[in-house]
Amino acid sequence: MTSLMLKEARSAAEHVALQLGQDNDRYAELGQRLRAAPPSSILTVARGSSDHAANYCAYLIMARLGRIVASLPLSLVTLNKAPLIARDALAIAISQSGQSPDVIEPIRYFRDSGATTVALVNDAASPLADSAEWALPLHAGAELSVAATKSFIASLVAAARLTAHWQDDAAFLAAIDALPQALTAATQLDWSPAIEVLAPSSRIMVVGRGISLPLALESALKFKETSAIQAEAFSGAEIKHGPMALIDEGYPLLIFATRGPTQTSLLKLADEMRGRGAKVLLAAPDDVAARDLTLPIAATPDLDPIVAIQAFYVMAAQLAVARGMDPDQPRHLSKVTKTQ
Ligand SMILES: N[C@@H]1[C@@H](O)[C@H](O)[C@@H](COP(=O)(O)O)O[C@@H]1O
Repeated sequence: MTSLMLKEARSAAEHVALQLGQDNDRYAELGQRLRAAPPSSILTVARGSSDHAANYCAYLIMARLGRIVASLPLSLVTLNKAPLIARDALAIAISQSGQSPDVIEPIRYFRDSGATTVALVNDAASPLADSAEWALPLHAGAELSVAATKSFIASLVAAARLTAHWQDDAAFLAAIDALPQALTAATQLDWSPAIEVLAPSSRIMVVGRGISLPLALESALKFKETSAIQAEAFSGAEIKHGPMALIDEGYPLLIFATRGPTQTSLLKLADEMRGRGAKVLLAAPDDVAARDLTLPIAATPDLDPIVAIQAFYVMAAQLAVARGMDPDQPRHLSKVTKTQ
């Protein structure tokens, strides 16, 4: 059976190519405005997979522009009605559907209070797109599987474009333009060793660090949503502050050791965890001999998470089927969830 999830995941490259051909002037204008009048505070507004994309967006902005970004607890606006000072702030919402009230309401609050508001949103006719000053469509096309795949990848790409234009960094923009090819290559990788380990498993820890933490968060959500595996995501540093006590013989651990400053610490962690008896699936680029799964690479390490999640999604869709589940219809879940 070819699930919609698998089909949609595999089509990400073509949608990313579509996105990259559009809205360049708007991204450039937004970047120019942010350079001319830097925001006093920056926050992200999102739920679910889109919140993991927001985590990546925040990391890029902090690492490349040195500006601190916080994830807004949405209830501060929707339930607490806190008197947040929004003047000169930059609020970035990310959403596939653009429908959830707790994503829309904070953007309306921030816009009414004088902030710059941006929505990276797939449904360009959604209430979220209408509410933000800068609605930048993801161009991922209709996504029907409950589990977000191509829209998540398109969100990461939009986040990278926002950052690159804000930095006015031609080299980073050129690296982003090479993503469609790298994504296509990523769909070809063989991650079947992960399916063998995880098909009979009921639990897993997923580990990343720094720019690869959003990958761990997103993968853990997919394990839960589509394969009903109890999955938790941790930073490679955080895991030592308690969660490690859970590790016993054969405990499955997926580690995303993408390139960059955090990679060495994750490779060391993989060794340590093997020593404690864990069943480690080390995902790393092909220059890492100890890897179990090959991570694809992009033109620059900051974009590696985008191609890494592409390889993961293909495996996750197949894993669900191997576990006898339909990844397109996870129990209790809907495509659009409206929370307050
Ligand atoms: N099951 C979906 C998730 O897959 C999605 O990530 C989340 C956020 O949705 P959106 O990106 O449309 O705001 O909503 C639902 O709960």
